Amino acid sequence: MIAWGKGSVSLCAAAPEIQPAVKRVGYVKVAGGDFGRGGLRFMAPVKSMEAPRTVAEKKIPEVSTHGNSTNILWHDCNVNKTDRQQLLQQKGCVIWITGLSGSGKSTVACALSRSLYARGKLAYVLDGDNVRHGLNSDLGFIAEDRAENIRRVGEVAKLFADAGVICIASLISPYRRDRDTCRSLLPEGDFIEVFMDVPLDVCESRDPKGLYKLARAKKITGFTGIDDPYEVPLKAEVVLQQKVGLRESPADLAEALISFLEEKGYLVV
Ligand SMILES: Nc1ncnc2c1ncn2[C@@H]1O[C@H](COP(=O)(O)OS(=O)(=O)O)[C@@H](OP(=O)(O)O)[C@H]1O
Ligand SMILES: Nc1ncnc2c1ncn2[C@@H]1O[C@H](COP(=O)(O)OP(=O)(O)O)[C@@H](O)[C@H]1O
Repeated sequence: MIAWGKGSVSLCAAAPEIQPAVKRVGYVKVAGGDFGRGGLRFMAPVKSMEAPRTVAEKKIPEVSTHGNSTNILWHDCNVNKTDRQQLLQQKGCVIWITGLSGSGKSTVACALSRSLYARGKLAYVLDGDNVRHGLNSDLGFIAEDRAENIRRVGEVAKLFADAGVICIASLISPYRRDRDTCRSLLPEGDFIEVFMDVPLDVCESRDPKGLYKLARAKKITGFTGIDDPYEVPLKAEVVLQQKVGLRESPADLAEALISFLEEKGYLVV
């Protein structure tokens, strides 16, 4: 049995029945108790979001089940998002840049980050290529892996926004459903979808990594835009176009995004 720190570690009622669950899930923390101060209790697993129960005259807060995480209880901190936004003098949000490979996602993400920095605003870029070097290095490019890639980045972006940071996620994110799922994680307005509306032939002519060439030669399969789908956004907050003859510099595109953020009040509290 786990004894974490000092003080009492107690079992709730019906201990024999919950023994297997205890072995499986370890412990849950009951509100009001801190590690080492005797506030840990073992609890029987309950179904998702059951009404609060009373055991031995004590109100037991709601525990819930998310995916394979059972008996989990949200722990609130006494410094919240509003406090952090006040500190940073900005509002946390997610700017989700989607588009084909070579459409300029990373370039505009970095230009925006730089421009915000120059204004004293804190941004952080989550770039598909970069995140795949670490957190998502176990994922490939089949649809399921792309979905998981987007899901993880969406969850991380949500944490950044909660930290008060302007989080810029730049990923191909080819599927509407995956992008919409990320949108649904954020409060209304805080997920800003930016579509890099750049035709395939322009992206292909840029081909900075030589990947289109490899995809055309069938040395890479499942390449977005060649033999894998890209679903154009239907409700993007901002569309950045790069058509032939239209020469908007990355700095111009970043300025368009800055104007959007200013207009929506994200750069003040
Ligand atoms: N099959 C295939 N399809 C598309 N892209 C490929 C593929 N294989 C490797 N790459 C490189 O991976 C980068 C895209 O990663 P993402 O995480 O943004 O992709 S996704 O959102 O999961 O679809 C992408 O980077 P960008 O060019 O910056 O978009 C490519 O360099
Ligand atoms: N606004 C732009 N105008 C002209 N070229 C651009 C622009 N934005 C990016 N590029 C160029 O296009 C290529 C792809 O840009 P990148 O940001 O890597 O795209 P992505 O991240 O979507 O793959 C790079 O060579 C970059 O210098």
